[in-house]
Amino acid sequence: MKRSDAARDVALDVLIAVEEKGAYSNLLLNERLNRSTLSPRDRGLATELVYGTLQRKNTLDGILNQLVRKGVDSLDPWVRHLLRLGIYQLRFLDRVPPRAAVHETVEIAKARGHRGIPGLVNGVLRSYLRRQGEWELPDSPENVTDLAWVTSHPEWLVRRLVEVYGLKTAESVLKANNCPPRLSVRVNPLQGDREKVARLLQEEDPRLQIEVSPLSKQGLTLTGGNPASGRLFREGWFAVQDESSMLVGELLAPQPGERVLDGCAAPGGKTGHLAERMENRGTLLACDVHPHKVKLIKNQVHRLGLSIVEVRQADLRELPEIEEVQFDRVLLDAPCSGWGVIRRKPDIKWSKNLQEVDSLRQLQAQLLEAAAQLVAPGGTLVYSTCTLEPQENWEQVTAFLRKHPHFQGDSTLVDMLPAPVREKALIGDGWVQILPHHFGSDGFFIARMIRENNQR
Ligand SMILES: C[S@@+](CC[C@H](N)C(=O)[O-])C[C@H]1O[C@@H](n2cnc3c(N)ncnc32)[C@H](O)[C@@H]1O
Repeated sequence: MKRSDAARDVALDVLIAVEEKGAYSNLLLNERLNRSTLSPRDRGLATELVYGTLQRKNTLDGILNQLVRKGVDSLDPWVRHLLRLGIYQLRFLDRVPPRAAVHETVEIAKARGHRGIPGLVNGVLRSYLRRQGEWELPDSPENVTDLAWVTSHPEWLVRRLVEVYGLKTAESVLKANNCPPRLSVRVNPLQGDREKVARLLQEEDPRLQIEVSPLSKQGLTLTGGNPASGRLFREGWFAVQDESSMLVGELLAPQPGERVLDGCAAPGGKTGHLAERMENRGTLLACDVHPHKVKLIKNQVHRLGLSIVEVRQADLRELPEIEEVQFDRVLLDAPCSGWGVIRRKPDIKWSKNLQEVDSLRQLQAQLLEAAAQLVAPGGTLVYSTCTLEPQENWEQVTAFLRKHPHFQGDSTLVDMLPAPVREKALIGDGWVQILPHHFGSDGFFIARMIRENNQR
């Protein structure tokens, strides 16, 4: 096997591109894996190394700063990433024997660096093995700094989560962020019911363990394989979607024959769900502002065999000027800070900051304003985000409702939620906040609002 095809080399290339060039870990890793000749086992290792090293960066750098004389920032970027990768395997990966982890890491250093580098890498990793007892992590961190160190998150994010949710809940959220994401799929009911699709998936890959989702009637969770490259996927029997994200479509509850708008639709995960719930009858306009993303929505609806979707490149804020007829239901799945999906995209926690929330909040308010104008009297507006930040979530919705008295938060939302969500999630007047540790799914905020029937 070529060196550049080995699992650790793929992982190192992705880590360098994420940190040094701002690449998205999930997109780049997929692309590299698709081009590689790695076995399924090595693909799994490369994936675990990328996500694990990104997730644990704080902890790894804390250790490396005590092992590298001038500190980790003094190193060439690729050497820094290689050492993080090495320490990650030694500290967090039971399935890689320490000798193999050191040997493989030094081999990469030999292949890529001048003579001093393999010696440095070897020395640092061996000295970690001798001193590893020095970095025991406290079981129950009592303050923000310890919590940031133990769970490897930036302190600003830990401080904010503790402020909003309290120390214990924040700890659960942060620990859940370090767990590998679970794969879940949404069954396409136009093709077959959940039992039938589960059976077909099992036939296609007997290694899969399949369970029904507690969050959605259309959801299945899968372990032990990835069917997204198989025949059933290509033929549109299901879509890959997180379980709490499926709740968004369930709470909008579009009906066959209605006129529905998905205002921020790309890549189209929820668009497909809405059209399926409408039994492919009625009209569904799916917009996104970015031209390159519009194609993703088209691909999705085409693969799922959905014909009622009009896909359009448009800025939602300009749509009220253009659309003459209002919609029965409008979904605004807004751009957000993404703190609920750190499990899937660990680079979020290192590349974003709290200032960004302010500009997102303003954009979301403008999008809500436009979405509201497009809702017909008596119609339904659902606002959702995949973040945990109140300014983007319930505070955003509260401010909107205060400004728009002809909209009401829908308190019947609670009756629409599955029992496990009612028991565990945070529920307000017409909204629900799911945290990542509640179900091991993405963190999601969903608010449902109704426009009064007889007014302007
Ligand atoms: C959270 S994502 C939507 C995810 C999508 N609903 C799904 O389930 O696959 C937010 C989307 O909003 C789009 N967006 C941002 N600003 C917009 C605007 N002014 N008008 C329309 N779409 C916008 C982004 O391009 C992004 O694709």
